[in-house]
Amino acid sequence: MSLPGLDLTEPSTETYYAPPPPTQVSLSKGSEWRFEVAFGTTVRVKLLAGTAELFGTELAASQTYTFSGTKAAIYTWHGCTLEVSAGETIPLPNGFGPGGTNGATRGLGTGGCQSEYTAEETPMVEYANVHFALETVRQDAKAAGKDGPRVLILGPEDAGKSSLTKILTGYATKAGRQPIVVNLDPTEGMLSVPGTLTTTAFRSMIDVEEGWGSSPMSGPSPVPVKLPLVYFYPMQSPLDADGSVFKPIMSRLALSVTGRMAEDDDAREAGIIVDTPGVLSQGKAGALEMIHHIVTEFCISTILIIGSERLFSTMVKNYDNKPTSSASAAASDERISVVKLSKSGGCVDRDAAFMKSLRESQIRTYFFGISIPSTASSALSLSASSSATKITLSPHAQQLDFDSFAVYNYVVATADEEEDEYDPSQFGAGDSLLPGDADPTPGQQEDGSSTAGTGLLSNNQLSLTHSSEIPLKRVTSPPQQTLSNTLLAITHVPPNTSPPDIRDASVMGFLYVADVDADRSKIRVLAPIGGRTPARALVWGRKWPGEVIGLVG
Ligand SMILES: Nc1ncnc2c1ncn2[C@@H]1O[C@H](COP(=O)(O)OP(=O)(O)OP(=O)(O)O)[C@@H](O)[C@H]1O
Repeated sequence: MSLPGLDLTEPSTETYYAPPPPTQVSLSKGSEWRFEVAFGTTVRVKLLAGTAELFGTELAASQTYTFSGTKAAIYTWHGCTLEVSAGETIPLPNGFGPGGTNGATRGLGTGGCQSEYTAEETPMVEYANVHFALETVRQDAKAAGKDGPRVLILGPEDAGKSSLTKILTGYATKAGRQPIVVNLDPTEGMLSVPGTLTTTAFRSMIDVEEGWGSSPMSGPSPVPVKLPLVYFYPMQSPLDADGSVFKPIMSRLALSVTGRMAEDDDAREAGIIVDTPGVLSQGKAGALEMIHHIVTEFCISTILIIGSERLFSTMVKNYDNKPTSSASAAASDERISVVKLSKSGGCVDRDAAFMKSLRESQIRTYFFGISIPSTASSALSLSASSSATKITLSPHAQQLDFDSFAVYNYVVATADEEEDEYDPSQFGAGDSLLPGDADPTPGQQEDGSSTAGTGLLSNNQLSLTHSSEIPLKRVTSPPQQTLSNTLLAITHVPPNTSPPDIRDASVMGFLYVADVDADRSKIRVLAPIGGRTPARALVWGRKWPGEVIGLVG
């Protein structure tokens, strides 16, 4: 607003902040610059001289990378100079920052980082040696026509498992390999939203700014798009429901991965890298059994343990030098090796608020694209005219008739809940869990056809569990309070499929429920693409990833 007579302009809050001039950070060889940037603020980093990498992916010279909501490290093998400057704050929908914060706090470090420092001591040489050892196995696999290394990464929360997965993947792709990366951590999505178990063959570089990169999109993208295979697991921990939901989904994923390896020589030689959630490594009941299930299903040949002596000793006792479960193990005498690795001093504990912001940011990115103006993106995007590009997506809002969809919900008690709707007696034979009917006769589909003899349970080794034991319940009317602001996964199976098949189905995409009109049985949803929502079984992410507020106004 202009003040009459004085020709002065009332300063806005943003103009109070005068960004400091860019600062240069010089790194000697073998050191790294660790930095933390809050959500809602951005920091720009440019490589001026030398070579540098972020979790195994090399930075391009003179390219400006923009980071937000990031805790990471830029490492140099030979020495480098970085230029660090403050970027703009990111306006977020409804004025709310992720995690419900109102506005962002700029840190006092260089470029507005919340924390930043240079570290001389890093475990990067150890990690690189692991990569070279895996490369040797890959070369042998190629020469002998065998499977490449199947690596399982274990360790407590925030020990650096995902960072090591990125480093090993980055180095493998740089060496021209195409490793299959598997994310078994539902708390953080890989190329998808949280609450998913995903796998993809990494043929090209990882996105430096976005971590694993965002979900596949049809618009211009700075790095080649990766198409993951996604399964929905709407619970926080693999141990929820005593692992009875996680295990079959993970087995299904493992089957897809081994199928891909059987068909694709490049993937077979490069092998698999499996990232796991920290909860499996913290001595909880059922965790060792779950680890055993993973080791067996993925025919793991190398177990890497970060930051836990206790787990290392247990794993050595259980697996070291034991034959792998691969079909060819007996012939080739392939044995499992268990290796202990140092935890990086840079690993930061991410508190619940940060993790919530991270989840919300992943979901927001899925529907709305990347809101951070990125010069790295613009250099490669089609719209070369602008100096900074946002990859903006426009989700389609639609009103759906709830009754014409089959929405399913997992009703299980999670570790941190005392009581829930879960009542095992509910899942006895003859109750209402069969899809498509509130009170069907056991073995009868809604259309009257019998499930007996369809081979669903007998032919499919992954559907051994009787459908009545699966805590998957059809939601018959839209719950006004709890359905709003949550995700629905669109599976690949028709609405009236049996519960085991719905559980084991991969996911084609997600809907965000913006509004619920329980009286009229209508819901308003956001969909990533336009057109009619396909008639498929939908699975509700009620507990996980749970409620995401402020995605739409
Ligand atoms: N060397 C480092 N310097 C700075 N930050 C780091 C470093 N290594 C890891 N981090 C950060 O520490 C945090 C935890 O690391 P990471 O996600 O790899 O751990 P994790 O074991 O996979 O955790 P979780 O079990 O919760 O998934 C991340 O934000 C990561 O970016």
